[in-house]
Amino acid sequence: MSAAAILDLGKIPSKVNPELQSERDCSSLTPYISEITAIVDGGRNNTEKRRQIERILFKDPLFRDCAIDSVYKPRDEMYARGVERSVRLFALKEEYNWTDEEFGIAVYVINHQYSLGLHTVMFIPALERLSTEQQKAKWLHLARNYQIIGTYAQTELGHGTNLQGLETIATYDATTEEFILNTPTVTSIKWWPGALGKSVNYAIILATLIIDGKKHGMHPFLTPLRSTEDHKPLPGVKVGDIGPKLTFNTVDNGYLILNNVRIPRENMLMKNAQVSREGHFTSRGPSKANYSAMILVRVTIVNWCSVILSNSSTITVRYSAVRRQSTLDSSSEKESKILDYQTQQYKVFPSLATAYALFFVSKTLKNRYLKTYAEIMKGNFKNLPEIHCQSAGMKALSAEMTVELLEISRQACGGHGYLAASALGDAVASAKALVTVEGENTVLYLQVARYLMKRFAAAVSGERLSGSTEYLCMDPIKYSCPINSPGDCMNVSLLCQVYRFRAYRMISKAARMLQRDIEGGKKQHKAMNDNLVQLVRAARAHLLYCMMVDYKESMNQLQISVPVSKALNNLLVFFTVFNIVKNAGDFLETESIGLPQMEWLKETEVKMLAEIRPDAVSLVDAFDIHDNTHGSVLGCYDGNVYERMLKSTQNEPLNQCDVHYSFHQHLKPFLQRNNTSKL
Ligand SMILES: CCCCCCCCCCC/C=C/C(=O)SCCNC(=O)CCNC(=O)[C@H](O)C(C)(C)COP(=O)(O)OP(=O)(O)OC[C@H]1O[C@@H](n2cnc3c(N)ncnc32)[C@H](O)[C@@H]1OP(=O)(O)O
Ligand SMILES: Cc1cc2nc3c(=O)[nH]c(=O)nc-3n(C[C@H](O)[C@H](O)[C@H](O)COP(=O)(O)OP(=O)(O)OC[C@H]3O[C@@H](n4cnc5c(N)ncnc54)[C@H](O)[C@@H]3O)c2cc1C
Repeated sequence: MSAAAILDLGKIPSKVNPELQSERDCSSLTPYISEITAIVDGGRNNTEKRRQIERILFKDPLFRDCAIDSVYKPRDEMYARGVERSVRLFALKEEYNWTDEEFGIAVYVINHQYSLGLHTVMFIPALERLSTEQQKAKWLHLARNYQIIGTYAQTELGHGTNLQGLETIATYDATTEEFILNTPTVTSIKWWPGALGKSVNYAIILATLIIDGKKHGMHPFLTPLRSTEDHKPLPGVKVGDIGPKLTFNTVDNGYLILNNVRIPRENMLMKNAQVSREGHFTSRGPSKANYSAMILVRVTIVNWCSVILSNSSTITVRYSAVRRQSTLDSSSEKESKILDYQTQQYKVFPSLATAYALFFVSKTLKNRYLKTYAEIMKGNFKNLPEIHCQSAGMKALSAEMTVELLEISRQACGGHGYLAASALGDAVASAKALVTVEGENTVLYLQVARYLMKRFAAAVSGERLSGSTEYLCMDPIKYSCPINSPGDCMNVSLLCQVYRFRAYRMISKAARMLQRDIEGGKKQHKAMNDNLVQLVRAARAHLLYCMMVDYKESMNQLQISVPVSKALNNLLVFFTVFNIVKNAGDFLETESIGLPQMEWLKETEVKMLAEIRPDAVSLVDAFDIHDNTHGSVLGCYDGNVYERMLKSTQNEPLNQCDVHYSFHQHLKPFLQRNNTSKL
């Protein structure tokens, strides 16, 4: 770049950075990128549809800088802009007649930077799942047409995890045929629901139902909170924002205090349980049927994780192909690309491989969920425990992986990864929320462990199992490690057997430890608590095995060209081997593999880094993520990293004048205190 151009901070070269261009020129995968993009989008038509949505959104300045502009704005403005974006997004949905799926694409395109997400993510799905047909006819179109805006208000100050412990109460008054809602204690105050603070006028409030002094468990109550005339809180309602968070500050997560708020009997969402005019309580289906909206969101989070990692690996791979630092070969005149260092590949490729893995895994999980949901809608709850276990567990495992890998990606960009303009810091902080929302990860792993203990006991008593736990019927004596040569480490089917045995061993160990403690005289709850750590380990091992199987089988179903198959298979092998090496202790301790196999696997792992290297840029290009979506100066398609960094300094409010007012107010009087102006 010339000195003159350096002074013109607004200039971004019109050409792609030759460093990135050479990557694209040299990758044999480049001609096949659109084939992979079509897989990720679910077909070439969908790719075109997404690009059309991008064109619509990004011709509007309101959305163009959405991924990054919040950095420079005070909270108040961020919220206002988030509401403006929400309203524009809803209007565009109507204008272009977008389906729910297309609306979902639009939300991805703007990287979730809007305020009223809870209305779509939870309020409408909860209405669909918890209402009777009559209630749906009354409320759903109002919500879908944005005549009412709502949220899902379950968590309280004192309880998020333990739903039996929720203290908000809905007491039935048969004389007026109303429920009276109260948050009678400090700990019962609703706390966290998205868009509650300032935006919504309705909420589905999860409260303990009381009739004639008797408790009937947690139920959903559709409750108006603000006037539809002037948006003021209705009588008995106190509501506000809970304050700034690590990220998501466009969203007004709120608190809610209810003091004798009366709602008509018809506003209890009665699909799963009914209260008659006279106050007679009946229920149908399992007691946890009211937890169903959470299952859907957990399934969705697995897909979000894949999207987050696609964004971050786009940034880190492109940046690593542009950045040069030190040199591998002292005779070379040029410094080396950091992407050529094996250690850099080891930081960057796990994210890339996991982005693809979670894409395939989330697709399978979604299909499994839709199948089970259809059965449940017909009154068949047989597969509910299995889908609860799968959705809760996959949410926990993918959120855990995502946070870990994202932070490594951020570090892989060195100092520049610490700049807000890299967008990686915000991505890490946002992903951290996914570990907690929709069920705290440890708690969800323990739900999986509870299911596994039951299934293991059933297997031991001779029951034939199906679904994800079918393998618990295995005879461990018959296992011998299937990896007999270094070449076997590339065989994912063999590696899946290794994962399966490790899971079996860890589950049986947890079961044995529990049994030992109970037989030793410990009470059930004490025995459980004394083994929670092993139970979580067992759950993780099971989920990782399930993930491998779903990934492998999903890949097997693809009809793809040879180069694409080779590139995607490299990622599959790397992901499978990487997660064994990462958990080496468990695999060795359970004797799923021996020391020689571990040596071979470690060699295979680094060999795969070299296999992936030539196609790394093509593999992230294939995600086809718009520069405005990831919003990172480091990760744009043209690779003009340094020019974009310089340009981004123009957005900094401190740079709007040469001499800041604080100089006159503070620094100047201080410097001149001894009359040094003559120096
Ligand atoms: C690209 C960037 C994207 C970023 C975008 C970010 C946007 C963020 C939006 C986030 C929105 C967040 C919303 C929320 O967080 S809403 C609140 C969510 N809250 C929770 O998830 C609460 C977690 N707690 C629970 O789910 C349960 O309390 C728990 C499972 C922990 C235990 O339940 P309970 O207290 O009732 O325990 P029990 O021991 O009595 O019951 C256990 C039995 O119940 C079965 N069970 C549990 N849950 C379910 C379910 N959902 N479906 C079916 N069955 C369930 C369980 O299997 C046990 O059965 P058994 O008794 O037969 O063993
Ligand atoms: C960004 C964000 C958005 C949210 N949006 C909403 C929303 O829209 N609506 C809504 O209702 N809620 C919302 N929530 C709340 C969220 O669902 C809860 O925070 C979550 O369910 C965890 O509950 P908790 O905060 O009570 O954590 P806690 O349960 O208090 O967890 C604290 C610690 O205790 C441990 N722990 C708790 N119980 C057990 C147990 N039984 N066994 C072992 N360990 C245990 C956990 O593992 C954790 O380490 C949101 C939260 C966040 C961060």
